[in-house]
Amino acid sequence: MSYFDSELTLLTPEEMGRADSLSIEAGTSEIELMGNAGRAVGQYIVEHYPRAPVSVLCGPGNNGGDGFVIGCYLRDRGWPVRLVQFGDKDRYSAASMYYLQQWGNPETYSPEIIEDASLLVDSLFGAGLDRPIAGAFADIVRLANETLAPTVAVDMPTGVHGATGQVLGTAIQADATITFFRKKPGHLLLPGRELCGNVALRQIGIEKQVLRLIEPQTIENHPKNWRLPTANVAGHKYSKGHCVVVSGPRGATGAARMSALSALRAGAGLVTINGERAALKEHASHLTAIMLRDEPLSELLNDERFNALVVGPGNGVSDATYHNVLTAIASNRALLLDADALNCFNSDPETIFNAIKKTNGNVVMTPHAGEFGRLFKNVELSAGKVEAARKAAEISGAVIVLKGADSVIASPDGRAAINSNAPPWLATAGSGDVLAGIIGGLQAQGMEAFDAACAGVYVHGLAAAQYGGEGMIATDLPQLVPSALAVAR
Ligand SMILES: NC(=O)C1=CN([C@@H]2O[C@H](COP(=O)(O)OP(=O)(O)OC[C@H]3O[C@@H](n4cnc5c(N)ncnc54)[C@H](OP(=O)(O)O)[C@@H]3O)[C@@H](O)[C@H]2O)[C@@H](O)CC1
Ligand SMILES: [K+]
Repeated sequence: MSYFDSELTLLTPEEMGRADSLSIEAGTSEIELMGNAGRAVGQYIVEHYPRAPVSVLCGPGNNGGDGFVIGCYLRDRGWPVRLVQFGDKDRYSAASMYYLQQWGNPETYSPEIIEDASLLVDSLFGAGLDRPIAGAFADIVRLANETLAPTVAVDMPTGVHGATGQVLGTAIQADATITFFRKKPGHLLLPGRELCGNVALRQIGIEKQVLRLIEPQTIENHPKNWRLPTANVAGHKYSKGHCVVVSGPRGATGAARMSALSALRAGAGLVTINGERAALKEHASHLTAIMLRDEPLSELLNDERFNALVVGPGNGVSDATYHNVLTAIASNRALLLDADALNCFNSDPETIFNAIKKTNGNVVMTPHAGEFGRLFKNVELSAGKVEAARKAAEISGAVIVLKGADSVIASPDGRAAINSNAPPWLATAGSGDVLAGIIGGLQAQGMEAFDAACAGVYVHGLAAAQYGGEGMIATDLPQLVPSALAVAR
C-alpha cells in the first residue's frame, strides 16, 4: 500500500531526488525543472512582498541554481537584486551553470549584503544538506536570522533536514518556504515546521505518475485520507459499536471518565466503564450516559457486543493492569492501549509485542515521547519521528501514535502520517485520555486501526483549535468533538 495518488503525499529528499531523475529520464530537462522552480519562487515573492532591495544567497548545489533563476526573475521585473554565490563553479551542475551565466557576475560576499537587504532569499542548501551547517555558513545563517528582513527559503530553510525536520548545526528562520512537487516531512515535523514559516507548494513539471515508481509511504494527515463512520438514520445504537473503557482504581478514575465521554462523543453507540466497585461509585456521581460494570474483564468480554476497548488511562502500573492488557489483546477486539497499559511492559516489552502479533492487527498504541523511549528502547528517536514510529509499529505489530505537537501515526504495513493541526494549548493534562477515547470510539464504529488513529488525532487537534486559545483544559474537549467531526467529515 502506498500513497502515489495524493497531493498530500510527502517525499523525503531522497525520494524527491528520484522524482527529479525519473522526470529527467522521461524527457523534462534539468534546466526546465530548475527554471520552473526558480520562477515559481520569484512569482511567490512578487505576489507576497513589496518591491524592495533583495539579496539572494546561492549555495554550491542546485538549491543555489534555483537562486540564480530567482535573481534573474526579480531583476527582470525591476527589483534591486544583489546576488552572492558560494562553492566551486567547476562542480556546478549544467543547469546551475546555465542560469549562473544568465545572471552574470555574482558579488563577493560581505555582511552588508545581508544587513542592507529588505528581503533575503535563502537558496544556500535544500535537499542536499547532509551534514551540520558550520563555519562561514553558520555565520551567514546567524546574521540572516538577526536582521529584520524576512527570508524566503527555497525548498527547505537552510539547516533543516528534509526527512526529519531536525536542525543540522543551525538553521534559517524563514518567513515563507516554497517547495516543489510534493511537501517533505521536514515541512511538518518540528522544529522544521516552525522554521519554514508559511509553506507553499508549487508544481514544476514533474508528472504525478513518477510516484507509482517511487511508492511513497508517508502522507500529511488530512480528512481526504480516511472516511469517518457515516451516521445512518435507521441505525441501531449497537451498529455503532460498544466501547469498553477500563477504569483506574478509586481515587484515579478521572482519566477513564474523560476517555469514555470522548468515545461517546466520537460516535460510539454505547460506552461502558469497567472497574472495581469502589471506582464505579466515583464514576456514578459524575456520569449519566455511560454504563458501569464491575466484572472481571475476561468475563465481561464473553459478551460479543463489546467490540472495542480502551485500556490504560489512569489505570496504574499494577498486576491488574498488566493482566487486563493481555486479556484485552487476547480477546481480539479493536483495542487502544495508552499510558499505564504501555508503562506496565517497560521491562518486558516482548510479551506485549508477541501477544499483539497473534491478533488480527486491530491494536493502536498512543505513547508520548517518554513512554515511547521506555517501551521501544532499541528505537532511536534521534533518527527522526517518522522512522522511529514506523520501526516501533513493525516491532510491536500495533499502529503507533507517537504523540506530540507533530504527532506521527505509523502502521506495521509501513504507512505513516504526520499531523500538524494541534494548537499549542492542546498540551494539557488529560488531553491524551481524550485522544484515547476518540480513537477507541472510532474503532468501535468499525474504522480500522490506522484510519481510526489518523482520524482521531486530527479530530483531537481540530477540537482543541475550536476552543480558540489558551486556558483550555482537557474536560473542555469532549463536547468539542462533535463539531470537529462535522468539519472533518
Ligand atoms: N535535481 C533537480 O532536478 C532539481 C532540484 N532542485 C533544487 O535543487 C536542490 C537540491 O540540489 P542538490 O542536490 O544539489 O542539493 P543542495 O541542497 O543544493 O546542496 C548540495 C551541496 O551542498 C553541499 N553541502 C551539503 N551540506 C552541506 C553543509 N552542511 N555545509 C556545506 N556544504 C554542504 C554539498 O557539498 P558536498 O557534499 O558535495 O561537499 C553539495 O555541493 C533542491 O533543494 C531544489 O532547490 C530544483 O531546481 C528542481 C530541480
Ligand atoms: K534553502
